[in-house]
Amino acid sequence: MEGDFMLWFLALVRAAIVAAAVVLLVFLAQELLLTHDGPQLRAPAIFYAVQDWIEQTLHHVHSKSSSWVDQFDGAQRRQMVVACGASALTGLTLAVSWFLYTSLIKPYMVYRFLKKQGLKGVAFRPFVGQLPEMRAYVQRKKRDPEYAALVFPQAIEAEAKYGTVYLSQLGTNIRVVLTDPSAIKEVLVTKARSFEKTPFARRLLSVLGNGLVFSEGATWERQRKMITPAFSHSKIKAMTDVMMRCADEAAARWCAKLEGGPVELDMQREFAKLTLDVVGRAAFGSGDAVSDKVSDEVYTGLNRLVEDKVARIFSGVVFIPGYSLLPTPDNRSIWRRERTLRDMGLRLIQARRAERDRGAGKEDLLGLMLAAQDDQADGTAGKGMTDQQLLDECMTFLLAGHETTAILLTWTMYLVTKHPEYCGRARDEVIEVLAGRDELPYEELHKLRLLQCILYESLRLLPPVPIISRVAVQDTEVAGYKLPRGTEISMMAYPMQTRKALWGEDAMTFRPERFANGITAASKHPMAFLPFSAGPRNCIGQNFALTEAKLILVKMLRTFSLRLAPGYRHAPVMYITMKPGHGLPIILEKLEKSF
Ligand code: HEM
Repeated sequence: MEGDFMLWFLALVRAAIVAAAVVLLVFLAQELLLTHDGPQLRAPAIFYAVQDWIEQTLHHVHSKSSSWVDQFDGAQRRQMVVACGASALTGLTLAVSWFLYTSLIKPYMVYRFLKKQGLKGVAFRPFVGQLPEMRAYVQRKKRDPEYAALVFPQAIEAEAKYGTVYLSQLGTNIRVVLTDPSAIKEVLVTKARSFEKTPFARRLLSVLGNGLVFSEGATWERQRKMITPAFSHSKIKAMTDVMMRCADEAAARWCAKLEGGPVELDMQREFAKLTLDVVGRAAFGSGDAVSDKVSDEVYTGLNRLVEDKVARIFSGVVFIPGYSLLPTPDNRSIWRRERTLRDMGLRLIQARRAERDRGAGKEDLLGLMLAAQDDQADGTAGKGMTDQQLLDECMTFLLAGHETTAILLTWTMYLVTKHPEYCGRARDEVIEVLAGRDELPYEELHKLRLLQCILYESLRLLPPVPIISRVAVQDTEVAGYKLPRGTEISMMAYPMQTRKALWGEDAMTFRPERFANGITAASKHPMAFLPFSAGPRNCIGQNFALTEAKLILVKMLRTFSLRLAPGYRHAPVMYITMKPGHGLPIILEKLEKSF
């Protein structure tokens, strides 16, 4: 019996070795032949399958017992060791081939294929690409305040050199960079089905799991359809009370600090707390203001998490396949932070589930999602949401919903205090539209035309999400170039939103009036303004964000005089979102007469 087992075992190992070698050779031959004259570069499914297998094995290896080995004698064990050694060698060969393929051969083939079509861009550099330049760029930004004040100087230089569609390489990632509105429209709108979110972005923001930002295909369609009603005009109107209450409470907190005269506050941090409070109460129905402790936890936790992840890009380790699964100190610290944030989401869900069980359900975003889950449990409405999906969506809305809006408010506050004449004019407009009333109804928010233009101009000059990435999931064509499946695309809003050819000679100047006749009339191309992306995967929360920003700014303008503190250092930094590198110190003073 044991002898039979050994024979089978050895035969299996040999067959595996031969099969692996054949698959490897056939696959490489196919790759080399097919990519020679067409965009048929095929994704290396076998390598991804091996990667999945290795990852799963790593996860389960601890639970395996080796006691069954004891039943074999010395000779059999030696044979097994040889067989295992051969398997390990095959495994190692496969792993090395897979590493070389994904990190060197495939990037080079994609690069060569694109370059052959006449696409300009940086020269190919194995493994590192432009990482050394990126590191030098970050160091220079730290040393040189004038350089630090520039937004994406390297992208502006690259555009001047290579045009609005060009090749770039970060680590092992070959990317086609687009700053041309027509090409961007192809990716986001007309050929949206040929593209998905990149695995790179997914890994950077893994705390969001498979929520709406990162889900794909049928799951995304179902989630988007289910969540869209929570962002209708009537639902946002219903949320304005909560938004105003949060703004009032924050203003009262700031007023309490002003008893002894003007006070300098870091408004970047204050806005982050305030927007977290809004999304917590408006979308998730938490009854009370988010406590200082919780908002500090989220603010610091999220910032550190993103900083750690971005640091791994510059160190290059993020490009080592499988690295993120190893229990290194940096990975463990990232896992800990992600767990803390997700635990917070879980607490929120549990509290609301308990409320629902008591029959006190609410009709906000979380209420909608919980109802969908109940439907699933009843089996009455097809597929609903699993616990995991629910948590992923909560993390998505908590984080996507507060961080971006806080940055919009921060940059807008910077711009209006840098251009105080606009601060004064916006205040006059608020006073005029309020006309002595205590509150501005939702229906009249559109009357704040200058404030709306100021918000758009802020999103144009300092977009909170300045880069949108995609990967081609089928062979396709963009801007006349054939893109093989697997090609990554980076769409950069800033160079396009500040290009003279699209926005006129004053493209770099803060001039909100350019939006007086709406977004499309402000530039020469309808896609030249991209702060909320476009097409089916555009930002679902844009009206929520703009309504919230207006209400908060109204409160601030009618209560405080605002000045940029002399210590402010303008240094936009890119940590997935683009925000001030040294906070936003603003001097707040209570207006003699508040309106
Ligand atoms: C000024 C504020 C905001 C900006 C600049 C912004 C920007 C964006 C951008 C550029 C995208 C597209 C990302 C991509 O395609 O890769 C996006 C998607 C998304 N945003 Fe926002 N966002 C803001 C506020 C919000 C708010 C307040 C919420 C929720 C309460 C939200 C939830 C989402 C979600 C769920 C998606 C994914 C939509 C999908 O793929 O179907 N965002 N946002």
